[in-house]
Amino acid sequence: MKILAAMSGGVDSSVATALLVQQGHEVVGAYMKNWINEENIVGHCPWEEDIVDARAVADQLGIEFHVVNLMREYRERVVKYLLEGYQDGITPNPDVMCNREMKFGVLWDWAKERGFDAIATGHYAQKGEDGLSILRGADPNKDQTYFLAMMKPEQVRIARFPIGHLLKPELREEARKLGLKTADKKDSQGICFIGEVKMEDFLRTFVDDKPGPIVNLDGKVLGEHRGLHLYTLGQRKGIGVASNLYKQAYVVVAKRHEKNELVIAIERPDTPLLWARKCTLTGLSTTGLPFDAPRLLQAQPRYRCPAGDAEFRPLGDGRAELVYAQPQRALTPGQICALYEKDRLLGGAVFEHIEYES
Ligand SMILES: Nc1ncnc2c1ncn2[C@@H]1O[C@H](COP(=O)(O)OP(=O)(O)OP(=O)(O)O)[C@@H](O)[C@H]1O
Repeated sequence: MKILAAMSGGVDSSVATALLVQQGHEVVGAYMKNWINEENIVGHCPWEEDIVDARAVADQLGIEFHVVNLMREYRERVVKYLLEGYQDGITPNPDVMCNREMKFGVLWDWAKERGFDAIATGHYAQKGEDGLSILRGADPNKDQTYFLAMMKPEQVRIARFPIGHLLKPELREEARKLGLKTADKKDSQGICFIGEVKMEDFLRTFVDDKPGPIVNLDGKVLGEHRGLHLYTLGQRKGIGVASNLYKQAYVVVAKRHEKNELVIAIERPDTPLLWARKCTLTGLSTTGLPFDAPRLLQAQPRYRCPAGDAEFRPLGDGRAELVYAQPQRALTPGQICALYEKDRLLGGAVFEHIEYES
């Protein structure tokens, strides 16, 4: 089998590539150049280092290596979605879109044209025995299936996740045993492909500040914000308003776009507007067979958050209603809701309207 290994220069994709070579596949490595900090406007971006590391690992493994330039496609498919989302007042998820549009989208097109049968990444995810479904990664701390929720069935079919059965410490151990250059490299953070750039710095470069009042639930002005797009529902750090109550912090509970107001409240188990059980989803996408009948499932509202039991009712046109068994904290319009049946990823959708409890 001829497999293209998507190599980011990190330890996970290094080990993924090494395992494929060990398994006897014909493997070629590729680094996707998606976003270059040409103007040096958004801080340090270690992409050059990443290419050097990815190439070094490919050399160690004795495989061919390519740098594939997909900067134009990245701007068109991911950066545009990201900036439009923020301008429309929702919270987009570029990491999820990267997987569907870039790694398993344009990079796969590139691979297909060159006769590859599959594309592999260093995601902590596993394939089901049928080869047509995605299961959570074996390491519960690292599981990355949330980011794969919007993948299409034909993308799932050609995807390979060679490290999904490993725990992170086992993976590091394997990398050391193989003497890979990236064995002790620290894990990447920040927006997918943009590098070690914080979302806030990125946004401040591309979206103008739009200051407005910070108010409490009674409408009293407590301070000034720099632009609603720079805050997320449920956020506690960096609001800039100190609570003088011991061990009680302010949390963002609403963004009122009409008035450009950021609403904050002291976080308690019953803080109004912070919790919701009912919502609608849009842009429903399934990783396998479409599901168009009401059903019970588990719905994960963000990365590193447990999936909650929910009733799912399709409304047609890619929309659905979701009713959680337990109230969920800070559900956010624009964010991705990953849908599971136990450990099996069914698909994903975008949070649309949320009925916050007052
Ligand atoms: N620029 C890139 N070029 C090629 N593949 C990439 C690139 N960025 C990410 N990937 C692929 O997507 C996977 C998941 O990306 P993510 O950014 O979440 O990295 P990660 O989990 O830190 O993994 P790694 O340690 O391999 O960087 C990577 O393991 C890699 O296979």
